[in-house]
Amino acid sequence: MLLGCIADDFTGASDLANTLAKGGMATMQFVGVPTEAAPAECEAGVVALKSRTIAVADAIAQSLAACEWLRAQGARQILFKYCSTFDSTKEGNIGPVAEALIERLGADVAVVCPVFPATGRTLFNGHLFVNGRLLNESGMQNHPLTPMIDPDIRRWLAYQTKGEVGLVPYATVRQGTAAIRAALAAEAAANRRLAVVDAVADADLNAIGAAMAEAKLVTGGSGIALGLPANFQAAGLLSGRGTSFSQATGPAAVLSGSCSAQSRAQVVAYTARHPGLLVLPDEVISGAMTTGKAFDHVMGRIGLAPMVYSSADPDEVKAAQDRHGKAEVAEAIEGFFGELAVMLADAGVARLVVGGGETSGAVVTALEVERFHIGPEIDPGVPALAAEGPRPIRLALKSGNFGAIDFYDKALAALGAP
Ligand SMILES: Nc1ncnc2c1ncn2[C@@H]1O[C@H](COP(=O)(O)OP(=O)(O)OP(=O)(O)O)[C@@H](O)[C@H]1O
Ligand SMILES: O=C(O)[C@@H](O)C(=O)CO
Repeated sequence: MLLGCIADDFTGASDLANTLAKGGMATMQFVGVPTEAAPAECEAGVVALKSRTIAVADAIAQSLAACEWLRAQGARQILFKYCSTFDSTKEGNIGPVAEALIERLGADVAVVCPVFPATGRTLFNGHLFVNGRLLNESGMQNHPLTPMIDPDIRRWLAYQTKGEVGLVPYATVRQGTAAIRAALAAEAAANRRLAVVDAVADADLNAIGAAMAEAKLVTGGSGIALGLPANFQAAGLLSGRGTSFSQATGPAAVLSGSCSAQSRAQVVAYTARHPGLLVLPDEVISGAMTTGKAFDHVMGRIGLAPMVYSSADPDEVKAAQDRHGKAEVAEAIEGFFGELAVMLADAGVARLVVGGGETSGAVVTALEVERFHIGPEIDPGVPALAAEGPRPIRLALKSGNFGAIDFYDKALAALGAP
C-alpha cells in the first residue's frame, strides 16, 4: 500500500476511493479497521469509519487505530477524508482528529481543503461555497446533526483545535506548486500545523497535490486526492493494474433514507417509473410496518427494481423527531434498512443502491461487507462497488447531496443487468 486513507463516513469513503481509482491507483475500501492484512495488490486503501458525529475521543481513537493499520500495510502517506461541506460542530471532529494524526505522524504541517469542484464546492479566502452560495446560505445551515452556520473554514476549524490555523490564499495557489510548497513551509515555520488552502478548480487541486508529494498527512474532501496519484506515478510506484470490479447479473432494489432536497427529487423521479414503498417512522416504531412486509412488497415486484424510501421533507422529519426523539427515529429507520438489505441480499438481490451516508453505513454494516472493489464512476463522487464478504453484492452508496436526478437508474445499470 502506498496511500492510506481514513474516511469519516461510508459514502465519503467511496467518494474518495472513486477519485483514487480514476487516478489510476489500485484502490480498495475497507469497512472499519480490518483485522487482517490488505491484499498485496492494493495501492490505495480507504478505511471507512462512521466517526463524523460520534464523541471526539472515540473519533480520535478510531482514526488513530486506522492510521496504525494503514502504516502497518506500508502506507507512506496518510489522507484524512471529511465532507466537502466540512460537516462538523464547534467541538469537532475534524480538528481534533487532524491534530491527533499530525502528532502521531510527526507531520510539520497538513493541508485542509474540502474543495470538490465537480459538485460545486470551492474555497476562496478560506470561505467555503456550495454551488456559488456561501456554506451557511447553501442549506447546510439546516443540517440535522452538523448545521454549518459559519462559511469561514479557518475560524470554524480554530474552534476545534488547540493550535492556530493558517491560510494559503488563492493568490498564492494560482502561482503553482513551488509557491504553494513555500507557503506551507512558512506556515510550518510559524508553528501553524493546519493550513486551510484555497482552490476553485481541478487545476488548483492538481497543483496542491504536487506540492504534497512528500507530506506525511493530507486532509480534505475527495478533491484533495486528485493530484496525489500523479506523485506515485512520477516515482514509478504504480502497477497500472487498476481496479478488479466486475458487474453482476440479477435482480435489483433501491433503498433511500436520505432526506436531502436532491434525494427527495431523485426519489420522485425514480418512483415515477418504478414501484415505490414509502416507509414512515411512526409505522416502523409502532410495528405497523415491518421488514417482513416491506420484503414481501419488494419481492412481489422485484423484476421492476422497486424502491423502498423513508425520504421526507424537513417539516415531516422534524415532526417525527419531536414525537419520538432524533436518535430513536434514526435508529429505527437505519435498523429497518439494514435488516431489509440483508433479507433482500439473502433472497438473491444482486444489485442494491442506497441513498444517504448514515443509511449506507447501516446497510453496509448489516450486510457484513469486509471490503469493496471500486468500479466506474456513476456520477461525480459515486462509484459502482463490488462487495467482498459473506454477501458478494454490487452496491452504490450515494451521499445525500450527490447525483443527477436520474441517478438511481444510472446506478443500477452501472452495477450490472437483470
Ligand atoms: N422520514 C424520516 N423522518 C425522520 N428521520 C428520517 C426519516 N427518514 C430517514 N431519516 C433519518 O435521517 C437520516 C438521514 O441521514 P443520511 O446520512 O442517511 O442521509 P443524508 O444526511 O442526506 O446523507 P449524507 O450524510 O450522505 O449527506 C438517517 O439517520 C435516517 O434514518
Ligand atoms: O465529501 C462529500 O461531500 C461526501 O463524500 C461526503 O462525505 C458526504 O457524506
